[in-house]
Amino acid sequence: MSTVAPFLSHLNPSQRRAVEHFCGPLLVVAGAGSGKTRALTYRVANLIRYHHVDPANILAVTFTNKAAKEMKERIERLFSQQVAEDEYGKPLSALPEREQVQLRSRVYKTYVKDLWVGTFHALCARILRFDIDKYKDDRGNTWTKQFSIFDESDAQTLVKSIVTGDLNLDSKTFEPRSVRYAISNAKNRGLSPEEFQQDQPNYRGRVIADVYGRYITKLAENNALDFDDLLLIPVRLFQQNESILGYWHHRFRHVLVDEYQDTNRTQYDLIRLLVTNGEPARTYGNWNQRSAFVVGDVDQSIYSFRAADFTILMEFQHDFGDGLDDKETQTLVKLEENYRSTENILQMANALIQNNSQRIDKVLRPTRGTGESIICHRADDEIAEAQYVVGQIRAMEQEHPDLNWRDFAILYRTNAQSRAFEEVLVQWAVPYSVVGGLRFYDRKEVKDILAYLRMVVNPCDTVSLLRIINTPRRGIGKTTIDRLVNAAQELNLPLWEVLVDEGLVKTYGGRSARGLTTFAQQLQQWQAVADDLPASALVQRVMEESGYVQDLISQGTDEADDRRKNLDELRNAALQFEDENEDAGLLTFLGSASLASDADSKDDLSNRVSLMTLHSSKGLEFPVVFLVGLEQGLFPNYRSMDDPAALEEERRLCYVGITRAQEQLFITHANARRLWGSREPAVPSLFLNELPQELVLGQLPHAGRRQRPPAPSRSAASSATRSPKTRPPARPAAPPHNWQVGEKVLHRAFGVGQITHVFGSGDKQSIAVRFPGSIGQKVLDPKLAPLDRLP
Ligand SMILES: Nc1ncnc2c1ncn2[C@@H]1O[C@H](COP(=O)(O)OP(=O)(O)OP(=O)(O)O)[C@@H](O)[C@H]1O
Ligand SMILES: [Mg+2]
Repeated sequence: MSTVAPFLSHLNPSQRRAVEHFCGPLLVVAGAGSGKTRALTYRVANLIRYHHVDPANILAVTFTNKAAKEMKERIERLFSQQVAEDEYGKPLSALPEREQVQLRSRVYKTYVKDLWVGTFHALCARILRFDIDKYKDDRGNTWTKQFSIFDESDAQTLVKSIVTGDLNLDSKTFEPRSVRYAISNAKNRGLSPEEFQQDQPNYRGRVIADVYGRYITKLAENNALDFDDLLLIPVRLFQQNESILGYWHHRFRHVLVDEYQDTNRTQYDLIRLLVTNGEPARTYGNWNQRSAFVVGDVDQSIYSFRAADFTILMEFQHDFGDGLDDKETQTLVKLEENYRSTENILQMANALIQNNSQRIDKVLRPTRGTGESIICHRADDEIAEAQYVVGQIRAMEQEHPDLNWRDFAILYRTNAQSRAFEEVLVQWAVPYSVVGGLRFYDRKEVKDILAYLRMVVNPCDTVSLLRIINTPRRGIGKTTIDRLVNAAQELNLPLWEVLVDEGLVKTYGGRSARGLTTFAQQLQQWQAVADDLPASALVQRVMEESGYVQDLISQGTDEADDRRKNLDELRNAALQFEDENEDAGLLTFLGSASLASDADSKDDLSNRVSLMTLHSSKGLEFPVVFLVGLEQGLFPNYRSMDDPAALEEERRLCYVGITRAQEQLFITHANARRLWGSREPAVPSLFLNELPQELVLGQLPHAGRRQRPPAPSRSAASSATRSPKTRPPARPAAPPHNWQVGEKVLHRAFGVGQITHVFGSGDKQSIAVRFPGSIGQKVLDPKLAPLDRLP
């Protein structure tokens, strides 16, 4: 191309090389915040706009559904700008509003609609909606296109019904969650129940193998797949059926994958099959008009517990580049500039990750100023830690007009840590959302209505049927249900078939026979109209006609009221889904509800502080980040402490956390913590020891040593005004400071305040400080209060 496309001017030369890459394999490796995701997005746009690739020929795999949505929006914006410039010779914003809307909708239809962008799970589910009816597993099980997707709790329900129902075992000994975990592991290792059983020396293992076999059969009987199947079945189907693989291979000429370091073997197999049409790695060289483009960072590989394997990334050039003459240079782009974080934050991240042995050293140059020092704070316990963090957030939000609640993130190692923060946030009325807490779609009432809807499209889904058969209560007791389930088993029919047979219902339904028939008829009515109604209308009808909403109204409690609001929200979600998707039938809506992931709930529109685990924070960025709970056993997690490889993964997780911060990073730890029930003294994380003191405001502790309570010294205050570079690591005792009215101070719990009065003098001085909001004015002894002076 002779001229640079205007939108490519937003990229540096290496990014541009990656974006302009057309055919063949390309690996982009680079550190955090170097614009990998940006390059991937721009490349999709470039393929369509400048290489005239049909959007339907592009498959882009993102890490979350939210990232997928953002990518589509970004591409639509990029194109709308471009088209406005090309056709009208002016920027989009200069057009009248109506024309803007029309242009954007045209752009969406032409360039965005047919793109396949999404997570591995979402994309696989889509492929299976086309082709699952051509698949048969090695036990002869088959599925139809109306399959249900069982989330973890559905899968555990099924396991539990096998353990306690079919096998009559104790669910304490065979805890459904751990049995399900073992099954999932076996599945992902490609083991059939029989193969799995051969490995098991003891009784427990053999029972799990038995449950595993029954679990597969039951899933198929329910016409359902679990999350593992969503990935495994397409791979098996492609291996089984050349012509189906050929179709998808032909269709997806350009395959792009973000966060490639976190792919596992199954996902790798899928990509490989699609790209090479199943030809052996070493002979594949047919790159005519097609590409495989992956981006990643080995230092951010944090999912080995889900079988992700970063050697897959390291082998990319070998695996995909073999048909090329000069694969070393043709297949690799490195990005070396970081656009996200200040220099201090970046240096901090680099210093930490240097301690890992399993890595390839790389360059990451800052492009932004030095920035603020990193603030390290030690609190007495988890409540004091939360008070400090929330105090800082409140103070900064008040102080800086350009900082909003959404600009702050609190990142922790384990979900349990959110509780203390939530309490303090509620107390101080700071809006927040816990990303990856109970998902919207996991709430009871939402799951209930979704179960109705699943029965509408997939009547074999007995797990859903049992969930709603007596919800709301319609007088169908447990004994009746057990009788019906047994009858279904004996007759070898799905439970639904029994329900729609009036004779069977009369025989087995006892006194509930009428209620059962009415219930079945109602479901049949919805089934009859399901194809003709939009998802939102069905949601509405089901909510009302099932009596579910009426039941909540008659309960009249606040809780019931909340549940009703959630159901309204479910209808809104369906409406929004219809707005955003061409193919917005009930089936696709249900699929998207099952696959909504943790990080998707971080909604940009809501102005809230984000709380999330470090795992959920991948790929995101925030102006101000609080990395909390840096204590041995917590972070690094106790399970990793005797395992060098696991410890390196924890360190990568810490690297991910640090590199989420754009402007300011806080790191906190506590002297004692109540976690998992008991209050224990805490030892500072060894990671703290690996951070350079000269970048930090506040004394870093020495790892492995228990801390004394924080000394109420004023020396930290005086050092706060010095530049980080010149500050000596050990601080001499400072002379007492003469406090002045009007001076600003930073209090560890209350945040930034201003001195309004000074009482007494010398050693006997005390001060009154006004803190923002409801904290108000406090009189403090500056010798004891944890105060820092601010410039
Ligand atoms: N050439 C550039 N000029 C200016 N800003 C850029 C450039 N490239 C990327 N950015 C910005 O830098 C930030 C980080 O980019 P991006 O999220 O794409 O990085 P990443 O490498 O994917 O990070 P991570 O490893 O955390 O996923 C974003 O805010 C992005 O808009
Ligand atoms: Mg990224």
